[in-house]
Amino acid sequence: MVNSTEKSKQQLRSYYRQARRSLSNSEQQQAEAKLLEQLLSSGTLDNQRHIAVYLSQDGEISCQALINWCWHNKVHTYLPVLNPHKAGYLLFLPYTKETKMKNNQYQILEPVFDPQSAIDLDALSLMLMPLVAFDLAGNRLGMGGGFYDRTLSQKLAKNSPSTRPFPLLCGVAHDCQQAQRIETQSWDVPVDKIITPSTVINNAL
Ligand SMILES: Nc1nc2c(c(=O)[nH]1)N(C=O)[C@@H](CNc1ccc(C(=O)N[C@@H](CCC(=O)O)C(=O)O)cc1)CN2
Ligand SMILES: Nc1ncnc2c1ncn2[C@@H]1O[C@H](COP(=O)(O)OP(=O)(O)OP(=O)(O)O)[C@@H](O)[C@H]1O
Repeated sequence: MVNSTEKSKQQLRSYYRQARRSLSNSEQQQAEAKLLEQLLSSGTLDNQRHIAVYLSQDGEISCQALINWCWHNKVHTYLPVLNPHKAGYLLFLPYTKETKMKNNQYQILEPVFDPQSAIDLDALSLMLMPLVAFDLAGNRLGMGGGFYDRTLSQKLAKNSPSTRPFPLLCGVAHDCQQAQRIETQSWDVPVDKIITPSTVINNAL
């Protein structure tokens, strides 16, 4: 049975996914460049050595400018990979120019599965998380698979937000993905900040 929160979350998802898909190529390119500027000017990239990014799909704001910056500055980048041995969970695998890639079940490119090269969550210093929608209180809505929530809950949920060490969780989205209010549920892992091309929301957890 779908309760009212689930139903309204589905409606929000469909609305904000459509909104981000409607952006033009030039709006997307400007957003990608401004996202990198915001990450730099907010200090979010200071001293970061191991960053989880994603390859954009479905109108998501692109991390490509950030990825290029990381590679130029010798910062290690990682991509989420659906864990074939643990349904619903992600692993984070290194992403370089040489990484062999394949499409996952959602037609998103990911590194070819190799559990041995997966980085431990604690070793990531920053994780960029693609948002479908967010609100000014710093609540986020994802694609609805619970992949990030489940994966992060393995290590982070037990620690209080103020004591959890790594990674810094940073949701990223287009400005048009800002919603009035996103309801949170018990399993939602809060992000530390949300960055858009024109806003930085620091979550006072
Ligand atoms: N770029 C990117 N990579 C990511 C995520 C993401 O949100 N964005 N993920 C974040 O979790 C994970 C993949 N999760 C996803 C969850 C749902 C759908 C999706 O498109 N669902 C379709 C149904 C597709 C189908 O069942 O075949 C839909 O809801 O319309 C895609 C990715 C890992 N990689
Ligand atoms: N820690 C967890 N353990 C088990 N199930 C979970 C956990 N976290 C989330 N889920 C399940 O995942 C489903 C989707 O959760 P939710 O709607 O919060 O997704 P989301 O936040 O949009 O996705 P994501 O975390 O991938 O960005 C829910 O049905 C929820 O029960």
